[in-house]
Amino acid sequence: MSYAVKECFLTLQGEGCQAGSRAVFLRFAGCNLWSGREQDRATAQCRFCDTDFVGTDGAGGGRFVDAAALAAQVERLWGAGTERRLVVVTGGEPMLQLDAALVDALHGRGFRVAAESNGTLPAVPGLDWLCVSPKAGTEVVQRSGDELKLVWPQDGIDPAELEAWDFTHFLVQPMDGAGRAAAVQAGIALAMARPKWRLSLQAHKVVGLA
Ligand SMILES: C[S@@+](CC[C@H](N)C(=O)[O-])C[C@H]1O[C@@H](n2cnc3c(N)ncnc32)[C@H](O)[C@@H]1O
Ligand SMILES: Nc1nc2[nH]cc(C(=O)O)c2c(=O)[nH]1
Ligand code: SF4
Ligand SMILES: [Mg+2]
Repeated sequence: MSYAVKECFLTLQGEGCQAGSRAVFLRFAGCNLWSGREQDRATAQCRFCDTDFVGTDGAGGGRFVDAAALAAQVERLWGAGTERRLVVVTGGEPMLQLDAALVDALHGRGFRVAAESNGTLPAVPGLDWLCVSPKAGTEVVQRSGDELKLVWPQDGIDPAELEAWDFTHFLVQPMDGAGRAAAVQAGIALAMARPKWRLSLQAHKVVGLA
């Protein structure tokens, strides 16, 4: 299978339990909850997205003919070392494209494979780390994984109900955008009220990393 990649770059993971870790980010083009066009945002299923995932024109992006070609791109961006190789597969929605062949090819080059998903599609087997971030009004079928990352506040989501899902870590991440200051206070309030939840700040935005 070929892959449509928006961008691929080396940075530090900014979010969740692995924040601060060196990682290659592999951002697939396309999402099932929003077209990515601003004129469609108000009517999309997910309306707060902070990411451009349209097309294949970003740094390190393009169309890759097969899993081997894309894994080679990830390895090239990581560079020489073989220690603690980590790739974070995101998007857009990665489960539209991420498949066993690509997971195997990345494993073959010594990478731990992490993914960030909205949970509306089943996760591909074999991941080393799965982050699911539920969106209000959508049917989340992937209710197990390593971390559940709730962008907050979101009308129509009850954190108490999410606590029954099968995740090791529960993160609350303030929604970036016009209401960011209030969202940070709401995130703090949730983590203070419910000890299962930890605050995830988007550290890459604070320090100016991609
Ligand atoms: C751009 S999404 C791509 C992966 C996948 N589509 C998803 O939604 O999980 C990556 C992460 O950014 C989060 N995110 C998107 N927009 C955000 C915003 N405005 N503020 C905080 N987090 C946001 C998502 O919830 C998700 O955890
Ligand atoms: N540094 C950095 N960390 C991230 N963690 C999740 C991201 C994403 O867009 O999926 C992201 C991102 O875009 N950049
Ligand atoms: S599901 Fe993820 S990629 Fe899709 S619009 Fe929402 S935050 Fe953006
Ligand atoms: Mg991002």
